[in-house]
Amino acid sequence: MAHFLRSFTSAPASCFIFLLRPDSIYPSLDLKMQTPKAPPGSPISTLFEIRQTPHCGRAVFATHDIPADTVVFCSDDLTLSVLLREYRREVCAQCFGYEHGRNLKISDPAVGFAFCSEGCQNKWREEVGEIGVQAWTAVENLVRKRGREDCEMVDVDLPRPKPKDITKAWEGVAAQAALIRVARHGDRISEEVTEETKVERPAQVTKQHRKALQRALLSPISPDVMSFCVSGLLWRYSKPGDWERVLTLIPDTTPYHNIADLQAFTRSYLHLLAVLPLPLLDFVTPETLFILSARDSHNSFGIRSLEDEGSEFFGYGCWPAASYFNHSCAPSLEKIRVGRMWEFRAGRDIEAGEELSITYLSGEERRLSRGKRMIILMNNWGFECGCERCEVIY
Ligand SMILES: C[S@@+](CC[C@H](N)C(=O)[O-])C[C@H]1O[C@@H](n2cnc3c(N)ncnc32)[C@H](O)[C@@H]1O
Repeated sequence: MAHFLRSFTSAPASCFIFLLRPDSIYPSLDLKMQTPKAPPGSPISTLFEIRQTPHCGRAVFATHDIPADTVVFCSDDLTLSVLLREYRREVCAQCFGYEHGRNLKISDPAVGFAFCSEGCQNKWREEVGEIGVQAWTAVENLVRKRGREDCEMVDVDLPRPKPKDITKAWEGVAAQAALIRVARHGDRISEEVTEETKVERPAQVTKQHRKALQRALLSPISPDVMSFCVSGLLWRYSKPGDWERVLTLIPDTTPYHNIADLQAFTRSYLHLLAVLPLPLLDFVTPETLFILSARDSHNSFGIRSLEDEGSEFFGYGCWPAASYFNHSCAPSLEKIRVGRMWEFRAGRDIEAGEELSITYLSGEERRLSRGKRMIILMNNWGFECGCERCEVIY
């Protein structure tokens, strides 16, 4: 077990945080005070720790020698996920099981998902709760009414909206959103006022409010964007104490791919205000939806098929604890999806002090030249790769 002994001295000089040895020149200092508090939701293990780096934000470093094939961490903290509509019949909404493109045994048309077993269906219903089932049913009803013709194709060559464009777009729907809220909440207040309760006067729901709601329902829908939002909103609603886990993730201040993508979000905001169950409406705000996009952008993992180097892209999801591993074009860890969980395994022997890294590239992309990998990482993740393989140019 000697190789598992902690070796502070082998930590790279690039680290911002200098760990003190108990026998250092500061023996009287409380060591606990030197250890930064782990960010909420970050991965915790005796095998590694998280430290700040000069160029790649926070990163995970081995605190012991780790033999090849060791399971270093498992992340089962899925917060929000999107199962693309085209895969909804073939991929289990609970465990992401896939049977080579065959339709799954159990389909739940009310909520628009399919499951590989009754166990998965029950677990899914239990996890989303009653409000979750109502929310997915409301979205599914809207999508079914509108058909598929509104699912727009996005021109990938359009420029990325800047922060001022983003603010303007959200401000542009604020007035309509306020009218829709009155239309929805007004109904609720009217229902609550009875002879016995005599709470408040019902809000004045006028034709203008109802028209704003109808107009929202008639605008083009983006089912996958709505699913993204619903999944994040439900998570926020059902686990309010865990919101910090998302907030501590590295944000992208320009998370929308192009103006069409941004508009799909602002329209989906209005759609959701118009159809989601009332208990969720307080969470349906531009702030929450923007935070979800900003954190998703640089932190989500693709949910892919487990065969053929993941050639089928089912959707994506955000597992906060898994988001602390940086990318390397020669990673020290392998990440393997096991159902709804990610397993991180040492891909080779790792020495104490080495960074624990994964690859953000798909199978084929890993074999590309340095220049092509750099372009993909910049376009998809917004960073210039500073990994060792790129430094030595191969
Ligand atoms: C999933 S997060 C990884 C954790 C992140 N470093 C943090 O502080 O939360 C992805 C972000 O980390 C940074 N990053 C990850 N790998 C990198 C690399 N090889 N070179 C430069 N930056 C990297 C980029 O800012 C990227 O958008």
